[in-house]
Amino acid sequence: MFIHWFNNLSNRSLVITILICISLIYVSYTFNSCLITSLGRTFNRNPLKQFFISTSLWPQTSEEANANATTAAFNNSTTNFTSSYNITKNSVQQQQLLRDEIHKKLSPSHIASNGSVSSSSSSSLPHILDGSPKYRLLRQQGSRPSRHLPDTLIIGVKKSGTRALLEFIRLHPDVRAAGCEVHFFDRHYQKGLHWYRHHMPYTIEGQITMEKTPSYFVTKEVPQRVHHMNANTKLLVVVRDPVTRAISDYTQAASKKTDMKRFEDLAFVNGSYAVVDTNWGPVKIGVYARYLEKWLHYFPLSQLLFISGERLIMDPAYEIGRVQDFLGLKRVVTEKHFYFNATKGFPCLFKSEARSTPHCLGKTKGRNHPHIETAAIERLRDFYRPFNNKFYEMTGINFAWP
Ligand SMILES: Nc1ncnc2c1ncn2[C@@H]1O[C@H](COP(=O)(O)OS(=O)(=O)O)[C@@H](OP(=O)(O)O)[C@H]1O
Repeated sequence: MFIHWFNNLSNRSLVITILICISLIYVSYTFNSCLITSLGRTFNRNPLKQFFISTSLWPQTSEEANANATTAAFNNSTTNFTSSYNITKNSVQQQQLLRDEIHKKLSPSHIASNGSVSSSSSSSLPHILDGSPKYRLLRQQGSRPSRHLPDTLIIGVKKSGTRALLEFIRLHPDVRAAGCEVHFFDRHYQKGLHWYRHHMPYTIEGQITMEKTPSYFVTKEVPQRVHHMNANTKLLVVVRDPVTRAISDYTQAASKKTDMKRFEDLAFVNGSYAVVDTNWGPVKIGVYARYLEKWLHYFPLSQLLFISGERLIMDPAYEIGRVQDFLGLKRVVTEKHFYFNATKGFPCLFKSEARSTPHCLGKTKGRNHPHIETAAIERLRDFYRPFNNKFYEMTGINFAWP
C-alpha cells in the first residue's frame, strides 16, 4: 500500500518535473533574451493585476495611479477623436492621425519651462504604444497593426552609445523598436525569420520597425544574413574613440566580476606596453575598418549611417537630426526633447515611450571608468591611429579621435 502510494507520488513528481521542463523550454524559445522584459510586460498586463487595480485592491504607486488615469483619459480622447473622424476616409489617413495623436502625447510641449512635466502629459505610454487600446478602433475598422521584420538595424558598436541612440530615435512616432537586444543574426539565426518577426513590436502603416544588437557589427556571418533578409535594410552604426570604448567595455566586464585583472594587464602581451593584445575582445572590436569591410561586401555605403558617439553626448539633437533625415522621417525629435543632467554628465530625456517624467538612461550607462596609466593609453592610441585613418577614409567622415 505504502509502496504503491510512494510509486504514485514519484510518478506524479516525474510528470510535474517534465511539464515544468517543457514549459521552461517553451518560454525560453518564445522569449529568450527578452525574457525579463516580456515577463514584466506580461505581469503588467495580467488581467488579475488589472482586476485588483480596478477594484483598488492592488497597491498602486502614485506614478502608476497617474499613468492609469491618463491612459483612461487618452483612451477616451482617442475614442472621441476617432469616432468624430469620418470613417469613410482611407486607413492611411486614419493611421497618420493616430500617429500624430501619439506624437502629441510624446511631444515636449507639455513640459513646463522649468522642466517639470504637467500632469496632463503624464501617461502610461508603454501601455498606449504597446497594448491593444491604441489600436482598438483601427482594428474595428479592419486595419490591423502587425509585426514586421525590421527595416532598420542599429548594428553597433558595443559601448558606443547604441542604447542612447535607440531611446532617442524611438521618441519619433513613426519609429517602433524592440526593447531589448534580440541577437537574431548572431545567436538565434537557426530559429528562423518567423521567430525574429515575433520579437518585433506591432506597427501600423508608415511606421519603421527597428532593432539594436551591437554585436552584429563584429560578427562575421551577420552582414550576409541581414542582406539575405532584406538587401534594403538601413544600418545605423554608432562609433566612439576605440580607446575609450575599450575602457568602457572593460569597465562593464569588471562590474560583473570581482577578481578582474587590471585593464593594462589585459590589453597588452607580456606585461609591457610594447605589444597590444589584439585578441582581447575590448581591443579587437575597436578596429572598426576591418569589420566595416565585411559589411561593404554586401551593402553600399549609402545604406549605412555613422553616428559619432561623442557627438551623441555633446549634441544629441544634431545626431538625431541626421538619423531622421537618413530614415526619411520628419524632424520631430529635436533639442526640446533633451536636457543635460550635470550630475550624470549626459543628456537625458524629458519623457520617453517608457516614462513620462524626466529621466536619464539606466545606471549601466555612463559608468565611472577606472584610472588607466597614461602610457598605456598613449600606446593604444598609436596602435589604433592607422586603423582609424582607414575608417575615416572608408566612411568619408573624420571623427577626430586623438
Ligand atoms: N545619454 C546618455 N546617457 C548615458 N550614456 C550615454 C548617453 N549617450 C551616450 N552614452 C554612452 O553610451 C555608452 C554605452 O554604450 P551602449 O549603450 O552602446 O552599450 S551596450 O553596448 O549596449 O552595452 C556609455 O558608456 P560608459 O560611459 O562607459 O558607461 C556612455 O558613454
